[in-house]
Amino acid sequence: MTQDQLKQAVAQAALDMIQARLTKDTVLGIGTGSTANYFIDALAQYRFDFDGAVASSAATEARLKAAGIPVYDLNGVGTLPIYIDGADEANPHLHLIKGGGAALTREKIVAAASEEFICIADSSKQVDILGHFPLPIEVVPMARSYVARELVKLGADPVYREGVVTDNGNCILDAYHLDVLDPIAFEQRLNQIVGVVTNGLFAQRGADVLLIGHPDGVKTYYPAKDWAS
Ligand SMILES: O=C[C@H](O)[C@H](O)[C@H](O)COP(=O)(O)O
Repeated sequence: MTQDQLKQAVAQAALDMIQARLTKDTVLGIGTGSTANYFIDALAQYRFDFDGAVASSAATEARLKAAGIPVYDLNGVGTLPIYIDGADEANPHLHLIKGGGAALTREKIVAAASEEFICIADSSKQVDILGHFPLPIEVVPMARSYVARELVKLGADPVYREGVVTDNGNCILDAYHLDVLDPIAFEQRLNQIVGVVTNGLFAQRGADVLLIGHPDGVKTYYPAKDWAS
């Protein structure tokens, strides 16, 4: 199977997992990226079975609307029952790296406002230690150089993502060459750097369920010490 076929399979598995929970009042949180896009495509056929969705990016909002799914402002709805999104890396504790598509800030907000975070990804995203994928950090533009110097002090090798402006008008630094041994502590440490808007570690609020598309089928994981448990 190709990586796209794995993403499509895991998106369908997520839909199968939540379909029975959809009611006319349900507002879902929907993430950003190619895997989330497959989920939106699959969800479209059930658009009359739930109320609508909160989008984690302008791109997702446009895709939801094109699929005929009403999009709500997060400020106008209460706690969301379910958030569904992809990831760039996941460890066995279901701590994640996200933000490869620069949507990390709104994703983290919608995840925080949701009761359950179902993460969907293909098997290339499974790692034991986070950090092989460069960690995205959204930064207020005037703080870019300062934040980069602070990241170097923490052992990272930051690279400015040229030409990218987030939905919030900020820029992205990608922190290379990290072994994130304590994701919760490192997420907190990065948040203390003045000028950092959001970092792409989703550890304090990681996923509750991880669906992984493997060539031999979709596997379901809950937070654990290692992939075997
Ligand atoms: O900013 C983008 C998001 O965090 C995505 O969820 C992440 O990059 C995974 O994207 P994809 O499903 O395209 O691999």
